[in-house]
Amino acid sequence: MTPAGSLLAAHGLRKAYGPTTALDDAEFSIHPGEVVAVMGPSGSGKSTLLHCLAGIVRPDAGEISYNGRSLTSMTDTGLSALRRSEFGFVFQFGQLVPELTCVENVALPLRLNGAKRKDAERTALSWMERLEVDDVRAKRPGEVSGGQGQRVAVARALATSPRVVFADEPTGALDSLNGERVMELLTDAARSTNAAVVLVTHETRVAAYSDREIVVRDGKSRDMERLV
Ligand SMILES: Nc1ncnc2c1ncn2[C@@H]1O[C@H](COP(=O)(O)OP(=O)(O)OP(=O)(O)O)[C@@H](O)[C@H]1O
Repeated sequence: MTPAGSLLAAHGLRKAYGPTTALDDAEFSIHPGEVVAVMGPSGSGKSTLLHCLAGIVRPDAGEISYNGRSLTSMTDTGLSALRRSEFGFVFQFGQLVPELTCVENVALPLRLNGAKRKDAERTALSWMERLEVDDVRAKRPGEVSGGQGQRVAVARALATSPRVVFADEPTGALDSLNGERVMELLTDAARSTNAAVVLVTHETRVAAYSDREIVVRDGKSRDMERLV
């Protein structure tokens, strides 16, 4: 059931939290280098879908395949290794480590993957230059603006050269100018490295940066192209 050439695909996903159905027969697929926006009203299941696709939440039923492997039958250890090496994450509030400088934050996933400090910080800095935040390298997250912090978070997500970047409302806490700049930099960087981006947003202005839109309603997801 995996669409031909897709990197990450889900079929028949169901997830309930007690009496609340978050996902109800959701479908998803994304190709390498593709940016897909997951849209829909509040509470429709967008974040739950992203968390299942990223191997953070296990669905109650359904199948998820990543690069020919079944995510749903992987152990927790396998999933966390996969997340560390192949996936990058950007959340609404950057979630940077407050005690570390910005460059140390960007270098952190590389260090966790075994890179030496100097090498990790060199790579981190080159990503910070690309995201136009190298000037805040020595500052701590509490000392930078929201837009700068979010760009540092994008640099951190891309530093390990992930094959999929999961972005959950990455511009939700930013004004529209800063939000557009973050989206521009995120999608340019992802396209240049052929990383796929799963972008959860409820803003059409943000979804405009995607190649394709999927709408989630009451836990069911549908490709926009098939709706119109
Ligand atoms: N950990 C949880 N425990 C209980 N219920 C949850 C949990 N996570 C999500 N839900 C419920 O599942 C449904 C889908 O939530 P989800 O966060 O996926 O929606 P969303 O579309 O991302 O919403 P929003 O746009 O407001 O962030 C909602 O009814 C929510 O209250």
